[in-house]
Amino acid sequence: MIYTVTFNPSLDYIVHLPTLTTGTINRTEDELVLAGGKGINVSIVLNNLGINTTALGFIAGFSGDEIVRQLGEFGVSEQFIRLSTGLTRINVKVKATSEETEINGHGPIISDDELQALYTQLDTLQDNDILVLAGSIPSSLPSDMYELIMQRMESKNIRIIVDATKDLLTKVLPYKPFLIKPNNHELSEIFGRPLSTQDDLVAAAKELQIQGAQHVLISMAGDGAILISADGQVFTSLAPKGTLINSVGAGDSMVAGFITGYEQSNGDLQEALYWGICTGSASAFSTNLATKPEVEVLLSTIKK
Ligand SMILES: Nc1ncnc2c1ncn2[C@@H]1O[C@H](COP(=O)(O)OP(=O)(O)O)[C@@H](O)[C@H]1O
Ligand SMILES: O=P(O)(O)OC[C@H]1O[C@](O)(COP(=O)(O)O)[C@@H](O)[C@@H]1O
Repeated sequence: MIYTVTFNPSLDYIVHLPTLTTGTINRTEDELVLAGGKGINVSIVLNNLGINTTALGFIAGFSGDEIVRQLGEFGVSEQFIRLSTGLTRINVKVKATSEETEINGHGPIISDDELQALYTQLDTLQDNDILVLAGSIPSSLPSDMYELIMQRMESKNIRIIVDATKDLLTKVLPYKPFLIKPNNHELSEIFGRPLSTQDDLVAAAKELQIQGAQHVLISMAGDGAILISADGQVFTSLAPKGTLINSVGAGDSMVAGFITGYEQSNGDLQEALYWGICTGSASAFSTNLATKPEVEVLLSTIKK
């Protein structure tokens, strides 16, 4: 079974407008309210690609209810823990013609008992399960949260995928995550210097592998991605061409596509990379997250 954990789900309020001007009233051209948060997006896309998952994490308030409702419509299984107070955040994504601005909330308070309830769920995972730990942690929790979970899972043969930034990511490396997926900007942020060439990015990924990461998938938005495998091979692919419509969730879609390609091909990493890229791009080229037919169209063009 594949489990995703989203500590900090969100309702994504995505608006388009020609230009964003601060200090005045802006009017939108259109608006969308979509269930989001990184693990949830991974679950939605895996479900679209025909793979069942269970979405775990914490929800609260009316925004949490709406996420549960949307997941129900998709047919995604969830076992969220409902927080006794607070509100699942509403993240604002302003898509103007020339630039994108995002405001991500810090999320509700999670109590010790509520955290314990998640641990109880995680303790039921079994050998050969896949666990996706993705996204930020509400500010009430320590930044070694993912590390604590991986420590707890250490005695089991579970492949753990981590999509997180800064300390949340670097602290899990000694626990040998199966896959990490930083984007090129997040990688530069970790190393505190610009990483502008492919050689720079590969060298940085190899540093993370020395610290324990297995496969490192570096996404580069419209420029595609680089995969540095656990045994040091480098695979690259450009992204397919298309019209950018909504890049929210492109990275999460890439993680879902990678898992799908990897599982379907019995671990062929080039195939997994193609699936990852085409699933990310299929989400970027559509209003909603990628569907299987959209991914298949892109796969047929990228492999030519
Ligand atoms: N503008 C784009 N054009 C084509 N593909 C894109 C675009 N933006 C994202 N993608 C696809 O989605 C993947 C992940 O996007 P990226 O923006 O790097 O991730 P994140 O959302 O984690 O920052 C890319 O590797 C690419 O395949
Ligand atoms: O947990 P974080 O890092 O604040 O990110 C949450 C946001 O990331 C998303 O999951 C999208 O992520 P990507 O665009 O990186 O795939 C949104 O749905 C959500 O608003």
